[in-house]
Order: sequence, then structure tokens, then C-alpha cells
Amino acid sequence: MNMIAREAETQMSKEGEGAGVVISGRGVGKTFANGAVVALEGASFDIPKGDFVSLVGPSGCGKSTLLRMVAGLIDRTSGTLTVHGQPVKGPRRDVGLMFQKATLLDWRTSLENVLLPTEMVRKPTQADEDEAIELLNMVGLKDFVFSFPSQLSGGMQQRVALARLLKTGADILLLDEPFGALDEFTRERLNLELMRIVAEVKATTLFVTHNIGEAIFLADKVMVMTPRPGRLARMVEVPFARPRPAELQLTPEFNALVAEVRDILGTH
Ligand SMILES: Nc1ncnc2c1ncn2[C@@H]1O[C@H](COP(=O)(O)OP(=O)(O)OP(=O)(O)O)[C@@H](O)[C@H]1O
Repeated sequence: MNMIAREAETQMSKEGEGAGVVISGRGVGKTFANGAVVALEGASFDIPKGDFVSLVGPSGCGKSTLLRMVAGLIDRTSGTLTVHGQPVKGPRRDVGLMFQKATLLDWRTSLENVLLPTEMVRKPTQADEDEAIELLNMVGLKDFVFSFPSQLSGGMQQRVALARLLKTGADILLLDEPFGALDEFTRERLNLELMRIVAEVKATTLFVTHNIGEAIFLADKVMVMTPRPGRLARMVEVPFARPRPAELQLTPEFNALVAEVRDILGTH
């Protein structure tokens, strides 16, 4: 990145912090294969502290790419991107990522899996263990603290992964279709719990999904993306008060917003 871009990034980060913005992008772009594949182009956005933002868009529009750039796993090709006012240069402790597949270690219990990120940096203490058990309680696995992944359903494994993510202490959660591989019933239940948990830990959350209803139901804002090249088409505000009962999804107001997002995506 050149000097001017770095200065602009620093200036922008100061402005962003003042406004309580946690993640900020200006003209963020990413190409692969020496520019042959434009995964994302010109994405500009501000995500305030504590917001839940859903990313929706067709397959290949750059949702995961954007998430990976925010996580510092891949570098951007253009634009500026800051987290907590600092240019993203690599993975950060306060940013945690969760994928569709839980990637738990089979030979470790739920508790031992949740303690893994702590073990990477130091020897876990009794307080760490207590906190891990509390987090497993929070995600509804009180009775499965000493179970192994093979003894858990897919939904339960994702719950362990969520507890493991929370144990890192990250206050920015990047969730890439975390419940996408689960059946609809389990997914809906986990979504309700996720809403409760992120509010409880006051996390700022970016949540990728293909499901428009789910995106709206969970979020304060929906980032609607369009493909080839991936662009941020609109940031749609979700006006519904919290806590949100599941029945909200049956109301005309909710369905009107679903229709609006479909319109932007051109999927009517
Ligand atoms: N490492 C890579 N090398 C080459 N092309 C890539 C790479 N990663 C992503 N792409 C391309 O960039 C574009 C955006 O991919 P990305 O995975 O971000 O989309 P997505 O919106 O998350 O898709 P999906 O909803 O299917 O997960 C796609 O065209 C994809 O093929």
C-alpha cells in the first residue's frame, strides 16, 4: 500500500473511532489470479460498535473474501480497511472467526476444545476452566462439558465452536455461515440463541448467510452484495425492536423488508 493510502487510512481511523465505528472500509477491493478474478470491488462501509450486520448476496459475490480481509487472513488489493481505528495488517486477538464446519479436535472433550485458544498462548488456569464451563452453559451444553465431538450432533458441535470463539475474548465476531450445514429447525433455534449471546457479550458481529429472512431477522443492518464483480449494493437498516420473537418473521412488515432486499438482489 502506498504512503497516501496509509495516511488516508490513519485519518479515516481517527474519524471512525470518534463515531464509535469498529470496522471501517473505504473502496475495499480484492482480486485473485493476478487480477483475472475480481472478487470484490469498491466496498465502503462503517460498522458501529455492538452492531450485528448480516452479509447477503449470491454465491461468489465476495462475502467470505470480505470477511477474511477483515480477519486479516488475506490482504486487500485496493482501498483502506481499519478495525478499532487501526489498519488491518494481519490476524488480531480481538477478532474471531467461525466457519460452517466446527473443526473441533476429535480427541478432546467440549471443555478441552473450548480451552484450546487459551492453551495456544499460556497454560489455562482454574479461572479459564470456570469461564469455559460458563460459556458452555451459555451455549446450552451444560450436560456435555465432558463429551467428545463424536458424541455431539452437528448443532452441538457448532455450539462448542461458538463457546471456543467466545473464550478467545474477541469482541468482533466474524461468522461465515456458521449454521449453514444444519437442518432448518436447528438453525432457527441456534439463530435465536446467537442473538441472545452476542447481545450478552456485546460483540460487534459480521454474519454471512444465503438466507435473506435469516439475515434480516438477526441484524441491525443488512449488507446486500451483488456479483461479478462483488459490490456492496446497499446497507439496509433493520428497524425492528429487540428482543425479537420468532413470530416477527410472519408479519407483513418483516416480509416487506425481505421483498425489498430481494429487489436489490434482483431475485424476485
Ligand atoms: N483463493 C482464491 N483464488 C482465486 N479465486 C478466489 C479465491 N478465493 C475466492 N476466489 C473467487 O473470488 C470470488 C468471491 O469468492 P467468495 O468465496 O468470497 O464468495 P462468496 O460470496 O463467499 O461465495 P459463497 O456464497 O459461495 O461462499 C469467487 O469468484 C471466487 O471464485
